[in-house]
Formats: sequence, structure tokens, C-alpha cells
Amino acid sequence: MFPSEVTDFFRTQKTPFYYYDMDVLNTTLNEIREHGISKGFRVHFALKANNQPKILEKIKEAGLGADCVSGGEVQRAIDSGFTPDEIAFAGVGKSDEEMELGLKHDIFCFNCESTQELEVLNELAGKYGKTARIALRLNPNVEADTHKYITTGLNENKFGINASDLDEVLAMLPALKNLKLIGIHFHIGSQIEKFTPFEELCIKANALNDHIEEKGFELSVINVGGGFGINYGHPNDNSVPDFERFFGLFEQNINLKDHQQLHFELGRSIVGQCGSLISRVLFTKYGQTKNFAIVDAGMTELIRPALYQAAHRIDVLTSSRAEEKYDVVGPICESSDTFRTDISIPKVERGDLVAIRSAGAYGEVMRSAYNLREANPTVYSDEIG
Ligand SMILES: Cc1ncc(COP(=O)(O)O)c(C=O)c1O
Ligand SMILES: N[C@@H](CCCC[NH3+])C(=O)O
Repeated sequence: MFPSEVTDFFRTQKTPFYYYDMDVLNTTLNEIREHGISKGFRVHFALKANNQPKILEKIKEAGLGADCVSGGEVQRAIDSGFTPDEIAFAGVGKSDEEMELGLKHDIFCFNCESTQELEVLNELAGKYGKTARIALRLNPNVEADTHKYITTGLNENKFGINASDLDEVLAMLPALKNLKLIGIHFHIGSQIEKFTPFEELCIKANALNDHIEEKGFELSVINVGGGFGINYGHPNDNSVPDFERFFGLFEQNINLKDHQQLHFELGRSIVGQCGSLISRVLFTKYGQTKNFAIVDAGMTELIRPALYQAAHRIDVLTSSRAEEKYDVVGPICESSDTFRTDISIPKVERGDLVAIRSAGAYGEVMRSAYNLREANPTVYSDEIG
């Protein structure tokens, strides 16, 4: 839970709002430095998970790069102090304007996903007299064993180049004079909680690495993407994911050649646990079949439960009454606007504060203005007091 002065500060704020615990973020970044960066790995932070400038500045300071999926994110990374050589640009559908922005800044690498994209990027690079460094995003057909909507590495998914098309793509590369192939890229999905999909990825990545190098291309970057899952029901004191095991798995299982560096692009595991959505109970409704705690945050602030049936832990900050069972729901005019169903929490009353935990990744970034909802200012732990 939070120290009493933090909860007291929350009481003075207009809810709902996002709160970031910068100590948790620092601890997480230290773990990444200790177990990943210190081994010579390059870690890019996926801005899609969180693009708050203050969070990005901390991540940049810790020595991570930026993984972007839109022109807006490339611009945000630059505005937050990342240098172009620290920026990778991925995405299955980059517009011409977005590619031009990346070319203009001479970013580190474009992760490309189709033959058409390669042709267009080659043409645009030529127009601006540039050589674009590229990595091929390959679809390894690995089952990530996560929610269907965030599985990305199966042949049926829209992402990446299928192994069966790889030779055709390699054959066209020499003619694309304005592109320089520097690496291969994979990303099999998000919120992956088991380690076996990552082991399987390593086997596929090693084979593809060998195959491409045997064809005479030199790959300096082997990018295994992100996807490392977090514990959404964590008991507050044990929230930082096990990066030692995660990076150790790749260290052991990826066969890097002397001229190669291992790259990662992590989002959720870096920022997920430092963020909470703080909300006030508006009303309670006790009924024959259900009790409802109606809070002032909704799916507009955190869509993950509605979209992926995600179960974020909910802590009641201002009540230690005996427990009751509730559906914790928001004010939006949709029945899917439900954070949790049938959970036992201390009995709440109008005005009580709750924290919806593990909301730092894909929370604030996915907020919408549906129902003309307004956003309240974000609170950072180091600005309280
Ligand atoms: C290409 C790519 N890289 C990195 C990420 C970051 O993933 P995660 O937040 O699961 O680490 C994503 C999102 O899943 C992605 O699509
Ligand atoms: N938005 C998703 C993750 C998507 C990952 C992006 N490829 C989530 O909240 O879990």
C-alpha cells in the first residue's frame, strides 16, 4: 500500500488520475541495467506502453533506447532526449510521412515487415539521399500462450515476414540500394508469463540467423522483441519482474556470432508495476444477486479489463472495514466497463479511494475521451511532499 502522506495527498486530488511510483521505476531500471545492459545487451523501451515525458526521461537516463511504432512516438522520443541512434521504428503499417520523419532524423533502424514496405522505404530513402538501416521482422510461428488479441508471432497474425517468404525478400534486397540490412527482429506477443515460448523463439531465431548469414548477409542486430509478462495480482512488495531469469534465458539460448549484439524492446515489464489508477467510490449498490462499487474511473481510463478481460489488483486505500464482495465498475455506458467481478475487498463507502494496480503499461496511453471524459493531471511520487 502507499505511505499515509501519499494517500493524504490523493485525497486532495481530483480523481480519477494516474499515479507513478518513481522508486518502483528506478528499481526496475536498475534490475535491467544489472541483468541486461551490463551483459552488453541493448534494451529499447517500447513507447507504446507509456509515453509520459517524465517516465521517458528516466528511462533514457538509465541508458535504454526507444522503440517506436508511429511518427508521433518517434517525435516524442526525440523530444524526450533520445538521440536518433537510440531510436528504432517498428510497425506493420508505416505511412510515407512517418518513414520520412525517421529518414530525416537518420534513426538507428527501421524494422520492416513486408516487401511493399521495403520498396517504399527504399524509394523514399533515395529521394532524400539517405541509406536506411533496416531489420527484417520475421514471423517465427511461435505460440506465445497469451491473450489472442496480443499474440503476434503466429503465421496467421498480420505481423512480420513469414519464413516461407524470407528467401524471396533476401533475393530482392541487393537491388534496393538505399537500404542496408543490419539485423533481424522478432516479437511473438505481449504479457507472456511462461518461459517456454521464449525458448522456442530462440531456437527459431538461431536457425534464421544462420540461414541469412549463410546467404552472405552480415547481421549485427538480433532483436528478440519484448513481451515479458508481469504479475497483475502482485502483493505490492514483490512487483518487479524476474529480469535475471529473463535475460539469462536469452543469454543461454541465443547463439550470437562475434559481430552480433542482442537487442530487446520491452514495454510492459518496465513500466507496468510503477503505475496505478487512483479512483474514488461514487456510489455503492447492494442487491439480491450482486453488490456494485461504482467508481469514478472507467474503461476510458483503463481499457485493459474490457478489452482483454485483464484482472488488475484493486487496493482500497481508505477503508479497513470487514470485507464484502463487489463488482467494481465504472461510470461508462457499457456493461464491459467492469474492472473486477465478485472480488472481496474491505467494505467501501462513497468517497473511499481505491488504487487499480499494475496500470503503468497500456493504461494512460490507451485512454479515450469516450463519453466526453476529461483527463485529470498525472501525479508522480517524487512531486509529492
Ligand atoms: C513490435 C513490438 N515490440 C515491443 C512491444 C512491447 O511489448 P511488451 O510491452 O509486451 O514488452 C510490442 C507490444 O507488444 C510490439 O508490438
Ligand atoms: N495493449 C496491450 C498490449 C499490446 C501490445 C502491443 N503490441 C495490453 O494492454 O496488454
